[in-house]
Amino acid sequence: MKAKPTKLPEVLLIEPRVFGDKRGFFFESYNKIAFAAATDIQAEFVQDNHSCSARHVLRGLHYQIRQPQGKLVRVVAGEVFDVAVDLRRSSSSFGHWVGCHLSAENKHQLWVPEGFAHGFLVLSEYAEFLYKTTDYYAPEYERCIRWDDPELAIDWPLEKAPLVSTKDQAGVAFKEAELFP
Ligand SMILES: Cc1cn([C@H]2C[C@H](O)[C@@H](COP(=O)(O)OP(=O)(O)O[C@H]3O[C@H](C)C(=O)[C@H](O)[C@H]3O)O2)c(=O)[nH]c1=O
Repeated sequence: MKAKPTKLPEVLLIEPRVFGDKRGFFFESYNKIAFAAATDIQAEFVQDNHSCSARHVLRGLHYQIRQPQGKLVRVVAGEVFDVAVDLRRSSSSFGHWVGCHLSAENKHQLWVPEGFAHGFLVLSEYAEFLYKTTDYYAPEYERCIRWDDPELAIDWPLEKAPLVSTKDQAGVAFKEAELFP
């Protein structure tokens, strides 16, 4: 596997080594030793998540203000535009975002460290989204920043108004959000 920094250097794009043959393909979607060697990150994942969303669904921007979760995310069906936002006030990339196309086709994964908000927009008929997290779900600590916050100005590849949950519609503005040191 190869890991390379995105425009936010701590957010890593991971390209697994894929073995193809006349039957199809095989790849290790996660290997603790290989992940640490390629990323220099000692992550202990405790939870695997799986969501399925239809075209135009946008989930996010989510984070946990306590028990922050590092996330290793990938798509196993369809395609999404996946976004990470730096919420750490002390960071030189504070308030900056990065977006990557993750798809069943490219098999790319994104490492979203603790201290970042995360969200994605579905670009295909539907998308199956799998991810590992470095801490457990803690709804009491979950926070949401509006996907269309004018200060963040995320350039979502929208074809129409996205389908957003009631919870996400109630997301706060970036300037009102609880952030990290
Ligand atoms: C995240 C989560 C949710 N749930 C339950 C809570 C709700 O009853 C139901 C749907 O939850 P929610 O609408 O928050 O799901 P998403 O909008 O996909 O949330 C996720 O979307 C963005 C993209 C993220 O990065 C986060 O991992 C996560 O916030 O699953 C659980 O039981 N465990 C969990 O870890």
